Amino acid sequence: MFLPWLKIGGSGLTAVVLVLTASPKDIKLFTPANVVAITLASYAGLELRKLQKHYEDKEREEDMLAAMKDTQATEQLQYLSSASERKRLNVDADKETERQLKLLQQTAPLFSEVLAVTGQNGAVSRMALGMIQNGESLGNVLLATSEAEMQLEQAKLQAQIHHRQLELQTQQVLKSANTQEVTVTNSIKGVSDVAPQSPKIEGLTKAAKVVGLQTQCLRVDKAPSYERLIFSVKTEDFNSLSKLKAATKLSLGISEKSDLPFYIYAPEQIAVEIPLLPEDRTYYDFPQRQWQSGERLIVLGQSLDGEVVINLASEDTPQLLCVGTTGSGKSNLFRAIAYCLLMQGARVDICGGKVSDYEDFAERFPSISLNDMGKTFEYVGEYFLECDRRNKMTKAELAQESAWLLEIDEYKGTVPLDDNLRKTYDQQLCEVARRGRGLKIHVAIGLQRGSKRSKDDPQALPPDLRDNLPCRIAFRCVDATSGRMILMRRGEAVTSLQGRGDGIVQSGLLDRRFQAYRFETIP
Ligand SMILES: Nc1ncnc2c1ncn2[C@@H]1O[C@H](COP(=O)(O)OP(=O)(O)OP(=O)(O)O)[C@@H](O)[C@H]1O
Repeated sequence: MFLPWLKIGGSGLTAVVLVLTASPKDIKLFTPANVVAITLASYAGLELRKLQKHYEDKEREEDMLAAMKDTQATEQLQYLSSASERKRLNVDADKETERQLKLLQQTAPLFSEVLAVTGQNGAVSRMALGMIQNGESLGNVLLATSEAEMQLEQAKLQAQIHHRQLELQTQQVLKSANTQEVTVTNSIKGVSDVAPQSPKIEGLTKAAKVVGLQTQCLRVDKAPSYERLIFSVKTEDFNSLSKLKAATKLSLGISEKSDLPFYIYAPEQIAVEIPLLPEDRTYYDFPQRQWQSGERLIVLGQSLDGEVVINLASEDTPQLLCVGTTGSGKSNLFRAIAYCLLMQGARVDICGGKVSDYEDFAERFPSISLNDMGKTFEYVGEYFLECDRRNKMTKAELAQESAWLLEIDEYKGTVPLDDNLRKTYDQQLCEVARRGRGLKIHVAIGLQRGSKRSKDDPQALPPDLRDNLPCRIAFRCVDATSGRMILMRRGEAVTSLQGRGDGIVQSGLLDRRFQAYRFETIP
């Protein structure tokens, strides 16, 4: 900056000197000296103007830089303050979760205990608690709870109707026998209706005495794999019911690990399902029946209320999830399911499990395919594309299509270990289950045990797939966790099942214990 100032100063000074020293008398020098002085002064003026511009630019630049710095600082400040706000919110949320967990831990046993003994909806609340503890979403818990409550109400209503019918029948019998009219109440009369010498009844009565309860056996229903004892219980102390269950298990010699289904049957009546000895059980062979082409019925077996049939065309039972330990009767049921669908004209693809179980099917049914477990991925892909194809059809066109059923037994073994393949497999299978229900495309998935998908168990069933398999069938499982994962209510009951086709089916309002039909040879 020094040089411009030097130039300006030099030229200005020279101009002044020239003006002052040029004498007007010496005209020859005076005029050129003044011209040079004016030129130098103009030059100094121009330089001064340039310098002024330079300083103005510099000042503007500094202003701009200062403004930019200010904006950046404001942005950084905003960012920092929102980051600290987020952190604060996260810390608050963590604290809230921790508080809720603590509360749940403290209240869960109490909650379970209290609800178990407060009578009519103890089982429902226990189920809800079990689901919450298993990480089920609150929405699902509420749905399942309301469903279970509806069922309970229905059961109570049915029981009341049944009881009323019994009263009427007894009155009629007594009238016709010309004897004095008596009413069947929940009194000692009930005991005389059933075999008093039954060790099961004696066991339960003894257990009731031990916990200080008065009970009378009102009825015994014989199911294929268990006996259902209906007892009257009158108590103000509901705590005694859980004690009665524990005492009954002891007196009947039922191990700690097995559940003894014990539930409210009607007001002041409880039902107990006591397993039959293997030699006392009733097995049924798969029956001969007339099939209608185009229907999608699956005939499961026999229950206390008669034959149990599910319809894949129904909203509640389009896709199946079945769990059962080895020997429980899962493969037998899967054979029966394949047979039912084939007899109604469906295409059936068997993947996973023991394909050799279906050798006899291949000769009889051209629309069955038997595949190695490794091929499941390909079949899921084909079903996925078929869903796409059918999705574009009109109702009339869809009606012409035959039903498809993909059976994946031993599901775990079919899940790819490679992360990318597994992602595709999960996504496609879930889509098939979700969209297939309206497109006559069905899946039946079999598991040895129910476990949660996690990093340690990447081949377990993902929750979104499970949610899209609404019809649940459970056979005997060694631990209650599997039951709770699969069944929507009374999951513990799986440990009370006796194996060899003794099962529970649940879907929508359907909740039935049944004995599956034995499927040894194709009928
Ligand atoms: N509904 C049934 N009625 C009578 N017996 C049955 C029934 N289901 C299965 N069984 C018998 O129980 C045994 C085991 O059946 P199944 O093979 O179906 O069990 P699983 O659960 O598939 O076991 P695995 O995984 O070892 O094959 C067989 O001997 C079979 O005959």
